[in-house]
Amino acid sequence: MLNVTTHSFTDALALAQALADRIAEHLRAGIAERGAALLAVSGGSTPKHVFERLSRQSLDWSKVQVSLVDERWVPESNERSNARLVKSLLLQHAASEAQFVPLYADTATPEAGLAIVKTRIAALALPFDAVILGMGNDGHTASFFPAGDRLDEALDLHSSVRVLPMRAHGAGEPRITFTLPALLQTHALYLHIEGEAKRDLLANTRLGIGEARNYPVRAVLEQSRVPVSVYWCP
Ligand SMILES: O=C1O[C@H](COP(=O)(O)O)[C@@H](O)[C@H](O)[C@H]1O
Repeated sequence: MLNVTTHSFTDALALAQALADRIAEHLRAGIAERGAALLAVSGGSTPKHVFERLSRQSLDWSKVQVSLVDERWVPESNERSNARLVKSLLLQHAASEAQFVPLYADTATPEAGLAIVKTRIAALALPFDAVILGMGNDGHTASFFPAGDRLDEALDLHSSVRVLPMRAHGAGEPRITFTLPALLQTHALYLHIEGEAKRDLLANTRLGIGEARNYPVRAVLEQSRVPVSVYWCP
């Protein structure tokens, strides 16, 4: 896996500042080259400090679109909403000028809302300037869950589908996710993980220990389209 570079930091704040600085550089480059920039971020608990630091970066946020790599199919009033996290921590301060492109629609299921979300996502001018992935303790990334009902479709590098619903036992609620080939349409790809357990899981995954299908993050590490920068701290 020559495609993977790991950057280790002493603590979460040092990591957050370094990653926020890198992402801001990508966004500024996109704005300088094309007059606009596109960022996809993860939800969950790990990105909080990064969002806080990124929200204060000096750049023309009015030219930036921010979306999520995946979303839990819950409204923003729900504490598990990834959109809620992004709005409360990232789209603040300087970054309050950015345009948010949500993956959730107010329908009972992701299948019912898929057409609405697809229309929104089709309007995005890919490639992304940067994509920040996270990883769960079960080896999922985005909503590529072990035994996810549409995992094979989501990881199919020959597919032109950008978003898919996903259901999995360990997911908590139905999901919607960008597919892997869509997320690999990016100038820069980051995998942000924290803690010994995730570091060890990633190391085992890179060694090929365990069934690939049970550790979907392996599909990100093994692809050769985009180099992966892993940002880690204890
Ligand atoms: O459910 C999700 O989990 C992963 C990992 O979350 P964390 O709480 O372990 O940081 C996250 O990357 C993903 O976006 C989210 O939907």
